[in-house]
Amino acid sequence: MTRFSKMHGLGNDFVVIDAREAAVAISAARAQAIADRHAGVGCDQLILIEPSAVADVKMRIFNADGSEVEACGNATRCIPLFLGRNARIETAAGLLDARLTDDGASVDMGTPRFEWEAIPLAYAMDTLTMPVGWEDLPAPAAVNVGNPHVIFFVDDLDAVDTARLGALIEVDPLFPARVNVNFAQQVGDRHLRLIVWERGAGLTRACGTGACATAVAAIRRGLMRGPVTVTLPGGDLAIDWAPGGHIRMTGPATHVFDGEIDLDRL
Ligand SMILES: N[C@@H](CCC[C@H](N)C(=O)O)C(=O)O
Repeated sequence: MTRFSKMHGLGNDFVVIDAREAAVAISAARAQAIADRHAGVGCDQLILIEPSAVADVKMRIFNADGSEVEACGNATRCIPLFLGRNARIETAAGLLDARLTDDGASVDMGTPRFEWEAIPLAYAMDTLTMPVGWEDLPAPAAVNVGNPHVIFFVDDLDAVDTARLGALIEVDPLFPARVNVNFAQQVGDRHLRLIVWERGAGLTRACGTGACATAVAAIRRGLMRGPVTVTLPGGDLAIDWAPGGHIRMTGPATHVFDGEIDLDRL
């Protein structure tokens, strides 16, 4: 039997498996089976904690569809709670420092990258064929915070069919590695509402990296200055960033229960 913890950050939920003492083999099919909300434990992401030669732990992230990805902001806040102490975490996106707060953690998420902004820019300049189904959306911003995000700033978030457009845009040929799709509305001087269609998981109650990417895009467009409150369906995250600097994300993390699973019977 394999022990796991069920955790979440603002309702973005995780099955966390500690593989520091004994290796746990995770294939795409096994990750999918664990994430299945009917036949498995159920989660948006499976998180595997492994030993690290360069940090306190290494974190591997598998989306509910089984794809292994580089970054997960909400899970990064859960790790210090899981360990019971501040931690330096090795990820495929780099080393992240996470420190415990009263209700969760505060994480240095590193520096954003903008090198593939050329893609949406080309779209904005009409140098590409308008992708089918995107007609009603404004030109997006693109920000990589370890994983890839596109961000659409809209006037009325409630009027956007986030499920239809998110599913369409995630797999648009513009994004060969697929993409996380963020729909944001500015609701104050330093306040955004955000709904995220996550690559490999669909609509989630919260996406930490999506909140980081969206706040960065809003600051870069001159819409606001940090710190920014990002209100997601699951609650609020505080994101601070200034051009040239590191992103700091602060918000809750929750341990729900522990369990055991027979991985061979999934
Ligand atoms: N929920 C996460 C993001 C998880 C990975 C993402 N779906 C991807 O494929 O890049 C977060 O809190 O950041």
